[in-house]
Amino acid sequence: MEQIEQLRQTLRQYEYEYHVLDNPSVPDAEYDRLMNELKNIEWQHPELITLDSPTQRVGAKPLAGFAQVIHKIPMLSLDNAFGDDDLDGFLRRIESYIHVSSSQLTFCCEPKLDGLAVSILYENGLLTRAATRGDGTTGEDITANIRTIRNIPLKLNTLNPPARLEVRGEVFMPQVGFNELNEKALAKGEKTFANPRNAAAGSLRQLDPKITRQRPLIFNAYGIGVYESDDELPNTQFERLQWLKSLGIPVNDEICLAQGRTALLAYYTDIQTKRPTLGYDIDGTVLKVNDIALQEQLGFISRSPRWAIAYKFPAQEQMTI
Ligand SMILES: Cc1c[n+]2nc(N)[nH]c2nc1OC(C)C
Repeated sequence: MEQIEQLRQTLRQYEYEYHVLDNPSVPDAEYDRLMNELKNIEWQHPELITLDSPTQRVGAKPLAGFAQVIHKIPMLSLDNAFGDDDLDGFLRRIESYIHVSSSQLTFCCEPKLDGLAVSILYENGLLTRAATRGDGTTGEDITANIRTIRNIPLKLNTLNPPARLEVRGEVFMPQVGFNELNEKALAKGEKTFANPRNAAAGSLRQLDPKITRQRPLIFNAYGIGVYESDDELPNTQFERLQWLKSLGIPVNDEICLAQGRTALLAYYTDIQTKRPTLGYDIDGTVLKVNDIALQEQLGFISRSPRWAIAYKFPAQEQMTI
């Protein structure tokens, strides 16, 4: 591998350690030194610049508007449960539909991040396009802004990437970053955001990626949309998320498996207890039938899956700014 690609790979590894593992192996100064070295080489030889170079996170210039993206696979919303009886209704519907007792069913349980759902497309391992959920069928092309989010890899960490992989997940703003953003805005007499979700949405809908780049945004994947490859995907939700992690894509640490009603309720209670200490807003949990074949058998009810439910927390008294 020639020297410039070796330099890029080293920088990708350092970015991954810092932004995804939260565990850098070198001091920031060493990262900065190598990044400046790469920038100098690319400045002298612009013909060597590649789409996936770590220098290419910030878009060139502001957009005039957002292009539209049609989602090949609709990004649907979730049916909500607000109490144990709603959850029981969800479990009973599954039992009657696929004649399996819910006590035998394994669920992949995830925190429901309170941010903005996005779709990120990787073609032959390179990030080529990203879009908002929009109305579920049509979203906005926010590729330039998504590329500025440090924990989103510009290149998948694999020697044989799938031809096409659409990663779906949530972009959110941690509470500390949100408070700092609002303090700075107040000091400059600019408008403040009511909550981290609005701040994340506002930051992603910036026409100038240089502004988005300055915002403390984080991405966590929760699913896969379009997938084209000679290799099969794993056949459970949980294993698919582990596979995404192996590619360098960030996945939330609070995801785990639970079998049967009691374990589901225990997960819900556990996350509700942890909620004040997570450092980011969540508005509940998402409980998904883990086995993909069963998901496909269960399908969707109009706009939301029969196989998944968002079990929400009671509305929290909103902080007043
Ligand atoms: C809309 C949505 C939102 N969330 N959030 C998580 N964690 N998983 C998840 N899955 C979703 O939809 C799939 C069930 C298709």
